[in-house]
Amino acid sequence: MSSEDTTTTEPLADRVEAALRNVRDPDADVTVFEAGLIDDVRIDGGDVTVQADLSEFPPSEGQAVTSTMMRAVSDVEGVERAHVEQAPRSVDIDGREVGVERADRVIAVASAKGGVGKTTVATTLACALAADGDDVALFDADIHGPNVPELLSVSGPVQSDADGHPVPVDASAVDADDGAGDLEVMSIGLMNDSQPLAWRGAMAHDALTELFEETAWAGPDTLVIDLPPGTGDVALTTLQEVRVDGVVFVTTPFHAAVSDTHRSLQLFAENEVPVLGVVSNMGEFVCDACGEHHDLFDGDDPIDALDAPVLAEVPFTGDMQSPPQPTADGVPDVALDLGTAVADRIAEIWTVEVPENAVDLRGVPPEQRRDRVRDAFEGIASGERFEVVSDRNPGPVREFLEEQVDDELATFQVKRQNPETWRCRTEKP
Ligand SMILES: Nc1ncnc2c1ncn2[C@@H]1O[C@H](COP(=O)(O)OP(=O)(O)OP(=O)(O)O)[C@@H](O)[C@H]1O
Repeated sequence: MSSEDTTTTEPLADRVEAALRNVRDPDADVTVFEAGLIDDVRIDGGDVTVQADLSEFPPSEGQAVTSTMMRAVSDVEGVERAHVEQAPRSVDIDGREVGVERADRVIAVASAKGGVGKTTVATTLACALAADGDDVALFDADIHGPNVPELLSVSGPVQSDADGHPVPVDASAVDADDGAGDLEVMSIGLMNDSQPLAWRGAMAHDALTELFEETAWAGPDTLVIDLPPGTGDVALTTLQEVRVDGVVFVTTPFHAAVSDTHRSLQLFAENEVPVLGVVSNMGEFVCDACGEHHDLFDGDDPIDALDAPVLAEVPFTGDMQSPPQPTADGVPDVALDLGTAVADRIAEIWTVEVPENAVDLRGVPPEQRRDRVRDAFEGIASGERFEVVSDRNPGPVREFLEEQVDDELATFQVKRQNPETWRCRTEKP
């Protein structure tokens, strides 16, 4: 039996190779083999995977070569499924920094429901931020459906550094514009070629925690995490393990999706993750022929009712279905605008401007806080505004001030600007 298997496999391998020898490199008039583009051809029954290095081509040309190879291999008798993968690039594995906290800022991309375009948005956002000059790490935490490698056309195997830490795969553009940053990707999907993993509870928790702690990054400015849909184990584990600076929510402007989004937003806010805003995806379709915008959902836009800024309204467009690249022309303009909106929101939430005359209690030892507040309050006239910026909830300040004036404060507003900063404002009676 085994000799029969071998004879069946060998001719198929030969036939696949012969088919690929008919595909030519569009830049040099030689076959893809002679051009050195084919790294490996793997055959598993009727499944054929071609590993090719097309990274030197602009995206559209690389896509065209991929399609030609797919067609050539699919037409071979005996081939049931053909795949073309980007061959892994060699990455510098020395001098890396281990753990997600090495990133200067961490942005999670979440959705309440599956299929609303969360991974598409996370991937194009990562590319847009890199195109704008950030060194970006993209972490695919969607362990039940890790689609990021496929969307970026990158593949494993994941290498290890000298200490055995997994090293992400390089997805930087070879023809990056001046000033574009790098893009690295880590995903369970790079480690396991099999179909989506049916992991549950503890296993998902352990695998993800290990990857968060152990991955050796090249020192990214921004880490983008693609969460699985919903608020299950993986989302909660991520919030426990990672200091997330802000979450971007993706939803379609459909009533049911938006009301689920409302509940998920509350969960993030309760877990002290600042909500950067919402991406409204696939709400309209722009007709290629007439250029007109057509709404895909009837009635009022339910996203208006969410208490969160709308960061971008992304139409249903073929541009969002092409593999993005971390270059200015590698992502649609709407994604570049989203990158800017996200960066602006992070700055707004995390940059604390202390108003003139406000009392800044951040970092002040507890025993000195009351004196600071009392001195500043005594120093202002009746009717003047009094403000405090603090690294603790300044609720008790109200009682303290009311004791000072032996009167009730008509207004006392507290706002939590970010997980580390509260502001309160009142008027001296
Ligand atoms: N703005 C868009 N225009 C056109 N197609 C889109 C757009 N956004 C997403 N899509 C397509 O919708 C499908 C689902 O997108 P995606 O995989 O990003 O969703 P998801 O929310 O991450 O799903 P899940 O979490 O369930 O895997 C994909 O085929 C993607 O190409």
